[in-house]
Amino acid sequence: MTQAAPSVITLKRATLAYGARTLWQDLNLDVRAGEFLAVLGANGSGKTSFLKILLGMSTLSSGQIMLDGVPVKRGSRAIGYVPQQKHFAPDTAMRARDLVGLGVDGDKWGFRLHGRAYRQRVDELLEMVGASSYGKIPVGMLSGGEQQRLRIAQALASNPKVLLCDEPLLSLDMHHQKAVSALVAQQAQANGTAVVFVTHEINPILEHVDRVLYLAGGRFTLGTPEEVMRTEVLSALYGTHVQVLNVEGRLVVVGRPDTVIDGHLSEELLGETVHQHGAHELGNS
Ligand SMILES: Nc1ncnc2c1ncn2[C@@H]1O[C@H](COP(=O)(O)OP(=O)(O)OP(=O)(O)O)[C@@H](O)[C@H]1O
Repeated sequence: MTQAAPSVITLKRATLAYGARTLWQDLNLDVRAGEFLAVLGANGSGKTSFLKILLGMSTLSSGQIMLDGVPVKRGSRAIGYVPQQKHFAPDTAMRARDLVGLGVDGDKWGFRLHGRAYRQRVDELLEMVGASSYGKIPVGMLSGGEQQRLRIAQALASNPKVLLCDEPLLSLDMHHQKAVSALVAQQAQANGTAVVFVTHEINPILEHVDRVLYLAGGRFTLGTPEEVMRTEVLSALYGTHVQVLNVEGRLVVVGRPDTVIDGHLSEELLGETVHQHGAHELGNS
């Protein structure tokens, strides 16, 4: 990703609140073509809500969001979406290539690829994600990692400008986590796709990440992994002392007050400051 790349996602003073509860406020962010943005944070910090805003499924409480220079619209073909990893039931009969084909088919303007062109596009997508050898196998018989490659192929079918991934590594083993992350990063670089990657665990994607948006307790921090994944920065964000350890190249955050009480972060653990102040922001948003 180069600094000169055009901005694909633009948020200006974006705030999302549900009732009295603010998930994040005054978020200014430009995600550029080819950029890989990781969205990290505790349970309930607003990661999925952030994706829903980008998908046009929810609206901001205040502020602006633009996708490729125009307001976000639901169902945009400019967005590819990889949902949370869920295994297909073992008896799911749909073939792998037909699952990918759903992405090729689904043009909202009614344009359809037929016959040979359709088959060629599906073949191309299967090859892109290294799934050619199991295209004709029912998805229910495939491993979690194989299924996830297909979901990525499906999301890439429309050559999207933005790829949104919601915890795509859950329940994958480390080998498959690495493979799926590399695939997404390669797509960002090869096609200039802006990637927004929601995850609990930064380590499998650390080598690919350009910037981190870290959400906690109604606030956020934005910057490169080196800027954000630091003891003093995350302690300021959480409003209590946490420690970022580097254990043989893996980053471990110790002492996070991630306790969730009735769906809300414990204010006792977080301290009062969390809900009162605006964002503490780093980096070049
Ligand atoms: N439509 C809604 N109305 C009211 N509250 C909501 C709504 N959607 C989400 N919330 C609340 O906002 C908070 C953030 O939810 P969200 O799903 O974005 O968190 P998350 O960071 O993705 O969490 P997890 O890591 O557990 O998936 C939660 O407390 C949730 O209950």
